[in-house]
Amino acid sequence: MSDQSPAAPCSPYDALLLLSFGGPEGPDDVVPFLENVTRGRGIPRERLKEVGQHYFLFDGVSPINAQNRELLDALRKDFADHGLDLPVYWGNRNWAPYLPDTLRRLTQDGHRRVLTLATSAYASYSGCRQYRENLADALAALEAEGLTPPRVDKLRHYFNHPGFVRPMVDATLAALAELPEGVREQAHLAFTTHSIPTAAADTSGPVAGHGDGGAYVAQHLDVARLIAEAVREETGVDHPWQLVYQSRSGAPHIPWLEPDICDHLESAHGAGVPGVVMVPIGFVSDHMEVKYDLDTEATAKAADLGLPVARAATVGADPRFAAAVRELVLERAATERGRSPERCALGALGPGHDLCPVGCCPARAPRPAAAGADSPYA
Ligand SMILES: CC1=C(CCC(=O)O)c2cc3nc(cc4[nH]c(cc5[nH]c(cc1n2)c(C)c5CCC(=O)O)c(CCC(=O)O)c4C)C(CCC(=O)O)=C3C
Ligand SMILES: [Fe+2]
Repeated sequence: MSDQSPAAPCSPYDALLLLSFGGPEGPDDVVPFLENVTRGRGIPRERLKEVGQHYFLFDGVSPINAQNRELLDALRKDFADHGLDLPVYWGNRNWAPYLPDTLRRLTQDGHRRVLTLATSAYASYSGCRQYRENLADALAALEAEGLTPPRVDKLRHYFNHPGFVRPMVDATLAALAELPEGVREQAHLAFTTHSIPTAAADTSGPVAGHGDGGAYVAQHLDVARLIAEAVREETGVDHPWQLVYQSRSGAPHIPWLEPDICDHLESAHGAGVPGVVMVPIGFVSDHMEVKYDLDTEATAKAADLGLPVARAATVGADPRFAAAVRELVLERAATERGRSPERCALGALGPGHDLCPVGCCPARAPRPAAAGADSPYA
């Protein structure tokens, strides 16, 4: 039997699960959503009140769910256009459709091997292991209900896949074009991502071979360099760039990755930089961290300074990203069938692991996590 039979190029997988953060869809959802996000995580009350205000500014609606629905449509269209018969389900960590409900439905629909696409492209506890913990919790809940849960795997980190990087190059070029003509050539690029505690960054991913900041910072630096180089090839201009951070929370005495984008804008302005393009490489869609922290807060800061800024779009539902997901699904499926498919990746780090190694992106208090070498469900 050949496993290249066109009938099942994604075998052994029989479903794809889009796993995301979730967000509120109206004013009454905001507080319960924030309670879900911060359960047992020691976020200061003041910070929660502040974050709640960010959502109320937008009538309590986070853009993230609509963006995930668009991504689902793009994935289903891409799969259909390429004859890939793989149903796509969607579940969230913090809001409906909740992951445990989606996994129950998957199980009841008869699926036995599920591959997960998380809406986070990089290593870190929040972006990877926490999703794996959510999967383990949901699988345990199904077992407690007397169901036999499917085996669940997770796609490798896709930060350096061309289908993720190329759309961000185009978005950076488009944002540069929005800056006034006299400013554009000398503009700096500020690549932004979510700040996390430095202790979490230092232990992110397989730490070996990375400097301070672990895999989390190394992966972002690789993407930033790739985009800056592609922009230079396109425009002939070598825009100075820096990786900066946003959306810090947590107690002030605990060190998080710095500098913050707002502080960076201030020092860039002080140093005579005439304009800045903010490129949120840390995020897959233009959700609230982008709409509030960059488009509202950082943009207001820049206006105060008199510093022209533009913000590049995230990948969102770009068809090239959907195609990249299909390629990653087929790659992983082939690997599971014992093949050695090509593993596409740009940059210096190369393609990441399929199975998170033991202890990867550790939590403060160890908990079961699915889809890793230390998974009780592997
Ligand atoms: C690395 C990372 C990503 C990127 C990877 C990924 O996408 O997964 C991300 C995404 C997101 N973070 C989001 C929202 C929030 N994150 C919070 C809190 C935190 N995030 C953290 C890290 C990350 N977060 C951390 C270390 C904390 C503090 C401790 C904790 O609680 O783990 C809080 C609590 C209040 C606050 O502290 O701000 C909220 C409301 C939304 C939804 C946006 C929307 O609604 O459109 C999204 C996509
Ligand atoms: Fe977050």
